[in-house]
Amino acid sequence: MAPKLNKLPVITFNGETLNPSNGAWRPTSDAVRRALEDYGCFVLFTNKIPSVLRDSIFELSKDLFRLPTETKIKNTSDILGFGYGKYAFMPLWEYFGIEDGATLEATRKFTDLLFPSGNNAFCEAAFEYMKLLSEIHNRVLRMVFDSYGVESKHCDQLTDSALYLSRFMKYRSPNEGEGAIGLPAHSDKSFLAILDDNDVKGLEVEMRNGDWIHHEPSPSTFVVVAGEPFMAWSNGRVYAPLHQVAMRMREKEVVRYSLGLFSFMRATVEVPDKLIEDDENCLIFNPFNHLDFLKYVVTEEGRASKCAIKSYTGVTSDVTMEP
Ligand SMILES: O=C(O)CCC(=O)C(=O)O
Ligand SMILES: [Fe+2]
Repeated sequence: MAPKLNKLPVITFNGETLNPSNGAWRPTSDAVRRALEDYGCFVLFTNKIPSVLRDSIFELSKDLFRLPTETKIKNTSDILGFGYGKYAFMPLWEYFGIEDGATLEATRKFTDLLFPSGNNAFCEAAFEYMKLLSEIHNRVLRMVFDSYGVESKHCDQLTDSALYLSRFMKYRSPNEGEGAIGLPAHSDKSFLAILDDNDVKGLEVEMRNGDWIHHEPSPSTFVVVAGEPFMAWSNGRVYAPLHQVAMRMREKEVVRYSLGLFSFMRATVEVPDKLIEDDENCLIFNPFNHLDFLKYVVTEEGRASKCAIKSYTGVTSDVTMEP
């Protein structure tokens, strides 16, 4: 395979770039929009998440994975990927999801379920961290809306309806004879995801030209990834990249922990008029209900589809998203 020389775009969020009335807002918004169109993701560098909080949530979340299996499986959900998961066909990967994980109530309910004798430190750190990620998430969307010239009230409508899933993930290194893939290649079914890891390599992203970028983690950076519903909202402009996690270092002691905040919209997702007003851009995705789309994804047809959102709500099935 060719060497991976390409790098993901890096965008800085700080007090200036995050302030819509600062001159830095507009160029940053355009950079975010372009990164999501060209790569479907970018590396976000920010000081908005205190490193002490980040270190402590990574440390505290290890407690989850040390719990006995009978406790872990208590975290159930009707939605695939939201509860607890460990599968024979993905033996390196394990995860816990918290539905509505950017709220204190849901984080406390999850904590009480898994740590009946209490784990306030986990609960508080998880809530605080995920809440900050949700604020970053909303800023990213606001930037994209702004950059496209779509009124911010439309952004608020969508983000006010967002259901955030927080997910705690662990990848062990492969044993003799096991493959390196921890999480197979997929495009996200969330609208947008913000990912973080314990600075252990593993996330790999496919570019539009088919080359794969191996993301180099570093402290204070996050990876922002667009999902298929975001692509549909943008009428195919935003790219929803295939990505995977591979544990290519075979040292036994290497464990990768990652944290993610994934958004799902309760409000109808529809292409804004602004994005279809010129004749060149006819509507290629019908309005849809994101949570119903998640149900479709696990049907036989949804599983078999190469691009679930296209077969779910594409205006024609022969729509191509290639550049
Ligand atoms: O663990 C990671 O860094 C990526 C996880 C991911 O892609 C997902 O959960 O959809
Ligand atoms: Fe993903």
